[in-house]
Amino acid sequence: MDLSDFIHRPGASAAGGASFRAPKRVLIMTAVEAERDAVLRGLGGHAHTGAEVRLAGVGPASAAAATAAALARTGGEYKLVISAGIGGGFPGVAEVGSLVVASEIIAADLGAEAPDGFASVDELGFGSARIAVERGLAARWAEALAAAGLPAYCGPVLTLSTATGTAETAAALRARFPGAGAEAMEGFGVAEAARQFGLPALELRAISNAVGPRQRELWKIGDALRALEQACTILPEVLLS
Ligand SMILES: O=C(O)c1cccc(C(=O)CC[C@H]2O[C@@H](n3cnc4c(=O)[nH]cnc43)[C@H](O)[C@@H]2O)c1
Repeated sequence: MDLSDFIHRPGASAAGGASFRAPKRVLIMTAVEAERDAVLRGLGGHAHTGAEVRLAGVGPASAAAATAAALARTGGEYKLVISAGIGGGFPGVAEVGSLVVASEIIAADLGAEAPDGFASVDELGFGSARIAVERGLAARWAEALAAAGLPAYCGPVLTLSTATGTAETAAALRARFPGAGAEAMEGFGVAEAARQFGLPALELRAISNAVGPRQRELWKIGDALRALEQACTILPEVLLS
């Protein structure tokens, strides 16, 4: 895949010579407006990346529907889909204020509970709870973040319909998904819509809180939104690399 294809050069034209490229765009989905605004501040507007930032709503169902609707409306214009926003970080792996770029997007609660444990849809034979990301691009984004002095981890990001609120659930998730960096509520929905349109996906989470006992008063949303903004300032150069 030629990643420079993601870059939209609005000034380029056929008359400008062989470097002409038709606009090809990146769709970035955030759950809420505060996240969308942070992404837009980081990108400094749309023009130089061709990125479009849209609201997904909260949760995987809304995210999948909103992403699919956006992709259907534009008839093949997008070449990459990114789920971006704040998220919970697994302590010791991704601390508050740091960034997690997904190496894989996993629907952690998609399956069946049983007395002897959890069975994923993969084990049940109903498809897969895991979606691969554009791996090289994810690794390069994490490397570029670290090079810019931003703490960043590249590892699995979990999608859950219910945010974790107890130490027991956090421990169970760690055991089922070793190396998981973060959890959030939209990534799998965004990525599943992208997959059904034949498009690669990425997920970026800026950590606002620890995965574990719910303590909403400790969430550092401002810090996470600033980290999200900084991560998006680097995105254009990552797409070009
Ligand atoms: O109150 C605010 O100002 C505010 C600003 C930006 C975002 C929010 C949200 O509450 C967004 C909800 C969104 O956050 C993700 N999230 C964050 N932490 C977790 C978590 O520990 N487990 C699961 N999801 C988390 C999630 O993707 C939600 O959609 C508020």
